Amino acid sequence: MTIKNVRTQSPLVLTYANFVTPQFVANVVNVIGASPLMSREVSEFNDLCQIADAVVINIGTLKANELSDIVTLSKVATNLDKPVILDPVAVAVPFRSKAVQTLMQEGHVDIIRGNAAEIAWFADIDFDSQGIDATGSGDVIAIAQLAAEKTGAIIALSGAKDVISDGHQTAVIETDVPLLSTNVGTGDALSSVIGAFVAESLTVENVTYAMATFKLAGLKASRQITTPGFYSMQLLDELAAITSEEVATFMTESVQYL
Ligand SMILES: Nc1ncnc2c1ncn2[C@@H]1O[C@H](COP(=O)(O)OP(=O)(O)O)[C@@H](O)[C@H]1O
Ligand SMILES: Cc1ncsc1CCOP(=O)(O)O
Ligand SMILES: [Mg+2]
Repeated sequence: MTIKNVRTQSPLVLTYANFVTPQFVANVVNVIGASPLMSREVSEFNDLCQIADAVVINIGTLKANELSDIVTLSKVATNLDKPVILDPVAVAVPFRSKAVQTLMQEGHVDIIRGNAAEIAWFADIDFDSQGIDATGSGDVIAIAQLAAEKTGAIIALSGAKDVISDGHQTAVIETDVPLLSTNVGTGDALSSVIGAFVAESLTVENVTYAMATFKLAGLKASRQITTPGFYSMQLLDELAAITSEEVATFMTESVQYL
C-alpha cells in the first residue's frame, strides 16, 4: 500500500504500547494519515480488533500479569485475520525472552520489527546491545534471514541498514541517518507505521515500503535539523508532507532486493 492509499483509506492501527513513547507513536501514525488507537484493556480487545486494520504489540514496559493479555490480543487479532506486529524491545533480557517465547508459542505474530540486536536474539546469534539499543555489529542480512526461517514471521530489522525478509525474499535499504537511531521512540513508531502499510495485505513489499517511507522522512528531517529535540518534531512534519512520488524515487535508488 502506498502513502497515498494510507491517506485515503486511513487504516486503524491498534497498539498495545509501552508507557514511554505512546504519544510520539500516536502522532506518527496520525501524520501519515492512518488512525492511532492505544489500549491495554483485555475486555475490549475483541471489540477493538473488529475495527482495527492491524495490531501492534510492544513489550517495552510489559509486566508479568500482562503477558496473558498480549497472548489473547494476538489470538483475537489473528482469528479476525488482522496482521500482528511484534516490537520485541530489549528481548535478550531474561524476563522479556520468556515473555516473547510464550507469546510466540501460545499466540501468533506475523511481523517482528526490531533493531539488529533484538532480531539476532530470534536467530540465536550473539549481538551486543545496551538495553533498548543495538551496539554491536554483524551480518544483518544473514541475521534477518535466519530469524525469519526460525520464526516463520516477516522480519523487519532496522538500523543503518534496514533488512526485510521472510526467509525467501529479502530487501535491503542502506541509508545512514544517525539522528533517527538516537531518538527514543522512532523504533516503536516504525512498528506502528508498518501496521498501517500492511493493513491491506501482509507482504515483504509493503513492509519494505513502510520502512523506506520512514527512512526517507528521517533523511529529509536530518537535512533540516541537526539537534535531537527538534529533530523528532521535524520527522513528524516530513512524514506528514511526504509524497508517493518521492517514496517511489527513493525506493528505486535505495532499495535493493537480493
Ligand atoms: N545508523 C542509522 N542510520 C540510519 N537509520 C537508522 C540508523 N539507526 C536506526 N535507523 C533508523 O531508525 C529507525 C528506528 O530504528 P532503530 O533505532 O533500529 O529501532 P529501535 O529504536 O527500536 O532500536 C528506523 O527507521 C531505522 O531505519
Ligand atoms: C526507553 C524505553 N524503555 C522501555 S520501552 C522504551 C522505549 C523504546 O523505544 P525505541 O525502541 O523506539 O527506541
Ligand atoms: Mg526499539
